[in-house]
Amino acid sequence: MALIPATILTGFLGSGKTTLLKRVLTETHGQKIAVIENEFGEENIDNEILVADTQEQIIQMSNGCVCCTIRDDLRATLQDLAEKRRKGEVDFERVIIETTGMADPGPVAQTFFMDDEVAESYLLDSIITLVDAKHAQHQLDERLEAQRQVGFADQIFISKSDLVGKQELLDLQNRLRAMNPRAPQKVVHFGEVPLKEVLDLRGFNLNAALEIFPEFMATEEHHHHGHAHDCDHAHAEGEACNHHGHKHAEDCDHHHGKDEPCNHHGHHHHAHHHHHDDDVKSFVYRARRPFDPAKLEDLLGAIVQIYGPKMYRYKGVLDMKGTNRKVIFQGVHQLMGSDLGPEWGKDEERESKMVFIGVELPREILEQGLKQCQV
Ligand SMILES: Nc1nc2c(ncn2[C@@H]2O[C@H](COP(=O)(O)OP(=O)(O)OP(=O)(O)O)[C@@H](O)[C@H]2O)c(=O)[nH]1
Repeated sequence: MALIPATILTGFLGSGKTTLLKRVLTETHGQKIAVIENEFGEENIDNEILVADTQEQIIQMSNGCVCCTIRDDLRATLQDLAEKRRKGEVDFERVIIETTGMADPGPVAQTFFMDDEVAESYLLDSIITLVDAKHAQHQLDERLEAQRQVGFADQIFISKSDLVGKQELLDLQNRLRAMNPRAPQKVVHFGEVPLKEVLDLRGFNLNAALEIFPEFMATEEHHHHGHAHDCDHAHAEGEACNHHGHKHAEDCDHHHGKDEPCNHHGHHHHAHHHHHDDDVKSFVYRARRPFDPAKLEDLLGAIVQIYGPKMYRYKGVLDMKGTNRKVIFQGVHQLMGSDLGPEWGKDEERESKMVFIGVELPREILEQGLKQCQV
């Protein structure tokens, strides 16, 4: 059975996720879309199908936790849906997950890698991040979640541009581009965007991203007169799931390192941290010599073990020794996986490209290590 494409819709509180989603659902597209709502603070935990009589099935997932447990709930929900679909009890072609505005999208995305059953049924198509033109600057200054949402994005939609001046919008766009150069940006007025720009983006297709942003390759780390900040945000950092490619979620014991406050209830405000600096950075690594698979696996395994919490997203198209096919590798935090892609073209230069996005990335270690993994 073909994999079910899944789209993660994220964005800070009030950024227009629901507005966009409503537009998408009311457009006459003839597609059956299951929507999973992860609403914060709702009472009933059951996954209820709220709308079964239209083309969409809306499943409300409500749990108070925006970080770790969402994964369990989400995993259960996704499994349940896939199972019912197999049995013919529900009918849908794709899934959209709307996360709460407070959520770090990392754990949500990780669900698609870490659980065998989920990975067997679903394909994470893309992460779409809504950014509120009016409030984003402030949110990005104050909230690491907001930064993470931008860092994770495969596509950025900017809402509420009608509420700001031209220059304000430009400044925001530049800031977002510096944080996440690979994500295309689009200004969207009250969620008005063609469906084809929302679904089937295949956000993990690195080549596409690179083609859209040729200047991307020249992007170095973006320093904004940085000062190291001290915010140890529990959720990516605290997660103890050191799965690199191994999908077993059970041993996640939700560590919250150091004195980190547990963010499970979404009330952990970071207002005292004034980030005048964006922590999310990225860099690209290219290689002309093929990689030795075993060496590369060892290296990346070791690196994500240590730096995984800071590595929001990484992906690459690799030339690997022993195969004529491209190896598509991708990961979120400690979880990574790879698949065989299409064959390298006859005249195509076999160049591996990798993008790493995160905070305080161990760039030099990666660059040196990667060099040693080439044959
Ligand atoms: N002016 C303006 N308002 C917008 C735009 N898009 C959305 N809004 C409004 O912004 C408010 C919040 O939008 P929602 O779609 O509820 O935002 P959300 O991201 O789902 O919010 P949470 O669920 O709280 O995280 C609503 O009042 C929308 O009507 C836009 O392009 N321009």
